[in-house]
Amino acid sequence: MIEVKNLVKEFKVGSNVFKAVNDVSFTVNQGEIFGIIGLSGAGKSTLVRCLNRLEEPTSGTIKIDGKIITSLNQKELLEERKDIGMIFQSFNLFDQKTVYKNIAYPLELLKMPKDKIEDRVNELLEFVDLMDKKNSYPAEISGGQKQRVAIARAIATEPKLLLSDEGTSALDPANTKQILELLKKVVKELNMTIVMITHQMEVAKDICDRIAVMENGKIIEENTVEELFRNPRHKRTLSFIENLKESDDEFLWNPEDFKGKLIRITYDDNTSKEPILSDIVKKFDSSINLIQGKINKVTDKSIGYMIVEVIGDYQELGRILDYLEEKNIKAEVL
Ligand SMILES: Nc1ncnc2c1ncn2[C@@H]1O[C@H](COP(=O)(O)OP(=O)(O)OP(=O)(O)O)[C@@H](O)[C@H]1O
Repeated sequence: MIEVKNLVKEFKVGSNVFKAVNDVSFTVNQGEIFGIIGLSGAGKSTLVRCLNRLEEPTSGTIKIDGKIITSLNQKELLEERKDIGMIFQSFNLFDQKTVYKNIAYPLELLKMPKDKIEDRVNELLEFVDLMDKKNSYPAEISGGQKQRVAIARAIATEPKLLLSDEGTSALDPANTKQILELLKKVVKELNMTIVMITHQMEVAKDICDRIAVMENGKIIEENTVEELFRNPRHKRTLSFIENLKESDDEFLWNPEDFKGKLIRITYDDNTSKEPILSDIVKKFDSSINLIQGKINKVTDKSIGYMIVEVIGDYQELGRILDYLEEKNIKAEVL
């Protein structure tokens, strides 16, 4: 669906040139929710705004649904933008227009007949569950409702791609959840593809199929959500994941304080259903103490870890680690 190759966006800052996006390449498949996560200033907004050329890329190519976006002239670009919807952190609604008029706006631009516009807006109001707010003004509705209006407006012309620039960042957790559910519905029922940027891993893990981690203008790691959680390769990725576990005190454990050895076992949807601990107790001459465990629900899968104390001799510990490796279960001695 999307193919980005060697994308660069430079800004002139005084006499210097600053690369906000620095040689970025990635692909997004049709029907996927692709997340780009990074700290403030990582280059996420610039990257996503390059996709519909709200920012003009300095070099590189962007292909969306077979069209080379980076080669289009202004007229072709305006035409193509009808296929790319966008939502923003600040909703960007017209304050002087009602909810109905906000959603109708892109259809009016297309010069759609009035009765057709009315049918379509009513359909969209049903879809985002806001029929009762049809005649309200943005100032009269909540943040979550504003974003639902913005989503209805963004998908009004039936684009193939929806870009979300921190679409849930201004919302409280309950409204965030509602908007994420709505975005999932957009993909499932309307067969759309979503590229979303966020600085919140709790948002990305709930909704994305794949995540790219961005830092200093570069994509430093990219993977499926499950694999990213199971096996984060970069320190920044790890810190995003660790921030999710704020309530965890995993790292307060000092392995030196234990008689045996502490092992951290990471498990996924398949292995979490296996009786790993009882297997080890049965097969090996060691005692096992469960110290701590946690399961993160990542999209519809369970990814988790447990920390166990193994009391036995070194050779037996080695055999246990070999056994876990054989079963494809990631284990490390702390
Ligand atoms: N028009 C511009 N002129 C100069 N520098 C810019 C411009 N736009 C963005 N930048 C710089 O590019 C870098 C990336 O900005 P960008 O907004 O893409 O980051 P971000 O990851 O989206 O962060 P945030 O979440 O804070 O928006 C920042 O250092 C920013 O200051």
